[in-house]
Amino acid sequence: MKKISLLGATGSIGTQTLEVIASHPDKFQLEALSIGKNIELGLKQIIEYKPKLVSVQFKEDYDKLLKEVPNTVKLMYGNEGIEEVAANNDADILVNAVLGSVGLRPTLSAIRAGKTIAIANKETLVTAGHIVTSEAKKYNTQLLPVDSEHSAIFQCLQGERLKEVEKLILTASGGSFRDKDRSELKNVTVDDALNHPNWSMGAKITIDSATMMNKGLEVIEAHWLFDMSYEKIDVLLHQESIIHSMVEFMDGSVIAQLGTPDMKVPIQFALTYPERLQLEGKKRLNLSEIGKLHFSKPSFDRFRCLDFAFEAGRKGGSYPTVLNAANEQAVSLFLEGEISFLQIEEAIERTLDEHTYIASPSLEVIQDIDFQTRQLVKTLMVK
Ligand SMILES: NC(=O)C1=CN([C@@H]2O[C@H](COP(=O)(O)OP(=O)(O)OC[C@H]3O[C@@H](n4cnc5c(N)ncnc54)[C@H](OP(=O)(O)O)[C@@H]3O)[C@@H](O)[C@H]2O)C=CC1
Ligand SMILES: CC(=O)[C@@H](O)[C@H](O)COP(=O)(O)O
Ligand SMILES: [Mn+2]
Repeated sequence: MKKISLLGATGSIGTQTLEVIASHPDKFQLEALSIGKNIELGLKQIIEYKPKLVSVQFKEDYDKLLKEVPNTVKLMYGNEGIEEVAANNDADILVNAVLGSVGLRPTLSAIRAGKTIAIANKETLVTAGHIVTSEAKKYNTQLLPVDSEHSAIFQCLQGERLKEVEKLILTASGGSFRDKDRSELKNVTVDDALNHPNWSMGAKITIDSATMMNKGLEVIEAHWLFDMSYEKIDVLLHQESIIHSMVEFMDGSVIAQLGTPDMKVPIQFALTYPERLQLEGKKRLNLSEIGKLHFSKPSFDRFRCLDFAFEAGRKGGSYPTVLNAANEQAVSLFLEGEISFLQIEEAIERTLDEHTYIASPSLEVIQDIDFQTRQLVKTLMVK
């Protein structure tokens, strides 16, 4: 029986993780979960999955829930609560499906507690990849990718040698506006941007897909997860999201991982690795029905966020922290209707331009940069 703790249980990855857990009651047991503000769904999950430990984001919600949760549940809130769910319980594996750089501290706590981490929370790897990976090495903790592209690469690399890899090829759908040129992006709405062609996901990552910042974050995520230089990471537009990513080896051989777009596949693989289990649900891939797959090279002029991310990754140091925080803040302003779609990239570019490089930022410096960057984006972009 694998014991699991889950951060971000009420989100898109969180709810799918719970479905995977429920589909194999003989294999998985939920020990602890964290939720944000959605206490209505959180309460249903507590009743159905019976975790021993639960954390909510806010004290007011903790007060409300205290009266409702069974007395077998230890309830906590805030930073202390989420870190407890990540690290201080009997779970063998933490699924980190929380949104944003708020996932950094709990990830580090879990690493130091020796938990295996199934990581969906890419912002944590972008903002502090050097700290997360060096701590994982130090504590001999495994980071298992959940992000579909990184799970694909991880699957392609099974039994292979990293030194024989020539390129990681991350596929990108192009997002909600893949068929529009820049002039058509000026007046697009939040609803337009939230309409991803292939994946049903949380709001923030769906907007990131539309700006291609998602792929930019994934490039940095791949750099850290697979210890690969940026020169060896390519992005390929592939509108169907059937090939989830590929690895090219030094002899020219290319191994790809394919499947219908279904996040339960990488979630379950991270939970069962190195084994596989039956997965019911979405229709299986049928290439003869699909007939054709499409590929093209993304333009950095069209998808400027992809360019910003490669540049921030190559410069390294504090730049990825700024990139991530500026993006989180700008996307949040876009979703609130405060700025337009194209102003997301404007905010990121202006913030990166104003930043003074710090070579190897500590956790405290990263948290300070994260905070200052968000403030700067608000000052620059909201009149
Ligand atoms: N969705 C997908 O298919 C994929 C997602 N990912 C990555 O997985 C992560 C989660 O994405 P997704 O599931 O789409 O996001 P969602 O927005 O759907 O869910 C986010 C979860 O995090 C919780 N949360 C948000 N902010 C806070 C906070 N400040 N403190 C505590 N909890 C918080 C939310 O709680 P609540 O809702 O209760 O407020 C929710 O449980 C992201 O890093 C994303 O990039 C990667 C690949 C695919
Ligand atoms: C499901 C998943 O992993 C997302 O990150 C998805 O890849 C988004 O797709 P695009 O960023 O390619 O549009
Ligand atoms: Mn992805």
